[in-house]
Amino acid sequence: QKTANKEVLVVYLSRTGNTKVVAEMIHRQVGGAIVALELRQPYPENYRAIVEQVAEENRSGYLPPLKTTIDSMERYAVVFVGFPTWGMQLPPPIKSFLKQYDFAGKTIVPFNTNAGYGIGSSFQTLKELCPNSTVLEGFTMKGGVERDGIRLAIKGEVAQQAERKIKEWLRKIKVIKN
Ligand SMILES: Cc1cc2nc3c(=O)[nH]c(=O)nc-3n(C[C@H](O)[C@H](O)[C@H](O)COP(=O)(O)O)c2cc1C
Repeated sequence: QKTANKEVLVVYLSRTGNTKVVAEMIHRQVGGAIVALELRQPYPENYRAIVEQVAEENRSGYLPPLKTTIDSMERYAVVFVGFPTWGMQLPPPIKSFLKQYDFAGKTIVPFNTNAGYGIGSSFQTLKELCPNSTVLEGFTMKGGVERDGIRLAIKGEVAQQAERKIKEWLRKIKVIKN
């Protein structure tokens, strides 16, 4: 956890590293603290098994308990929240996170990677879970396609392009100046 911009927190969920790469790029630009969300009970390694489990959690509304805790959330004014699209929805652990803390009065900035099908309902659900926050325009890009064996896709040339797009977006939402 760095200290350059003490008011900013970058929180992310990542299984195959794509959202993690984006989180680290954002963090390099904005400073502050960066935290990976981990579950008390990790998801299965097997792709089909996790897809099935997440579908069931989405059906039942189950909120998986987090192992990660954020100490003194009060100190953060801006919270970047990153996640992959799972089943065209906001991943259950992100719902756990958003329900666990009070984000009233804070600025929330979503970011996402997906297999090419987009954000689904994830940004909308995030907004609904933070009714008393200012939610800024989010960032999304294509990441891996684990179904086809493509895990980390944001590397090399793709990563360089991602970094440019991220800077552009951060300038647009006025989080960075140049
Ligand atoms: C359980 C599960 C469900 C997924 N569902 C979708 C989906 O509905 N739409 C989509 O575009 N990608 C889907 N994906 C692919 C991920 O969103 C994509 O690979 C993303 O870049 C992974 O991010 P990560 O490397 O940070 O884990 C799914 C992946 C998993 C593991």
